[in-house]
Amino acid sequence: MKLLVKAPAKINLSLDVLGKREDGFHEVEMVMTTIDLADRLELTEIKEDQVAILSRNRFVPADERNLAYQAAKLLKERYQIDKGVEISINKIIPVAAGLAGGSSDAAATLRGLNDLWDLGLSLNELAELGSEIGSDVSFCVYGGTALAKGRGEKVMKLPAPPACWVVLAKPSIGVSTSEIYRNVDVRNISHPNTKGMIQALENNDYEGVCANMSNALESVTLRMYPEVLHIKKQMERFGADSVLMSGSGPTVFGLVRHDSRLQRIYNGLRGFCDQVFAVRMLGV
Ligand SMILES: C[C@](O)(CO)[C@H](O)COP(=O)(O)OP(=O)(O)OC[C@H]1O[C@@H](n2ccc(N)nc2=O)[C@H](O)[C@@H]1O
Ligand SMILES: Nc1ncnc2c1ncn2[C@@H]1O[C@H](COP(=O)(O)OP(=O)(O)OP(=O)(O)O)[C@@H](O)[C@H]1O
Repeated sequence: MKLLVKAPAKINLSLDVLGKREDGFHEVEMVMTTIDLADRLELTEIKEDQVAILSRNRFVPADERNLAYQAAKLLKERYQIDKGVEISINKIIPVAAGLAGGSSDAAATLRGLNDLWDLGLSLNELAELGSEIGSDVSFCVYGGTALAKGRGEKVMKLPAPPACWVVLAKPSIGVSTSEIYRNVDVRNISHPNTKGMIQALENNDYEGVCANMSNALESVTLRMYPEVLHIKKQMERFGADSVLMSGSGPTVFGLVRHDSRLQRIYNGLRGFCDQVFAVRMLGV
């Protein structure tokens, strides 16, 4: 048996850091949404009782460091599954980009193996398992649009954002999430208006979404990686309606309502940045 699953990237429309926790993680409040930029995973049953990862992308680990591998192992151990699976990852989402690529691969593996192995687990159960792998995995299990709290694992559904384009540009650097969180000064953060963002989503208010886009990690990454600031400024100059860094970076995204402006922004960014994408939000 073989199963194909899609693993979409996420962006953070807002990201607040409320404080440092005793377990070393940070208490966050994030509005996240999935976008139409996705890895494709092929899950194939194999005779040997093992988890095998295949990927042509040299930045994707093919061993136990891979989050999809960890997801399969977790299910096997927790539910005593003595079956093997080969997970082939067609990597489309840039790696270490702030787009939750690895987390989404893990979430897609949980969803896919739940079907392939006929485990009958609910999305809530899969999301809870996902939180053992990484903070973004629970959100990725559900997808759509949500408010994520705690260290990211408490997920509450929100209405889809108003229809628009998302332009993404990733500079040719990878950013370590833990390094960015380590450099956050929790007493000196400018906090997003999370309630304002939620209100804008509830009112399907595009201008409100644009006005409330804010990320408490952005100033840390911009300080450490000036190329991210450069991309942000260029995207604003080319005419995006609102521009923000996603997650811990370094990918910067811009919202664009009108098709006519999209081409200009895309072409302008392509002039100096290799990885540029223009996609829709998935919304729900
Ligand atoms: C930046 C975001 O991607 C925004 O969506 C997430 O907050 C991070 O999610 P993630 O990459 O799934 O994070 P994890 O793999 O769980 O953690 C990576 C590292 O980031 C730091 N971390 C992560 C989440 C969180 N709420 N507080 C933290 O301090 C921890 O140092 C941790 O060791
Ligand atoms: N399936 C996977 N795809 C990509 N990277 C993976 C995967 N599994 C493990 N990794 C490792 O995780 C690291 C971070 O990759 P990932 O693309 O998930 O980062 P990210 O988009 O910044 O995540 P987040 O937004 O959740 O912080 C990579 O450097 C890579 O070594």
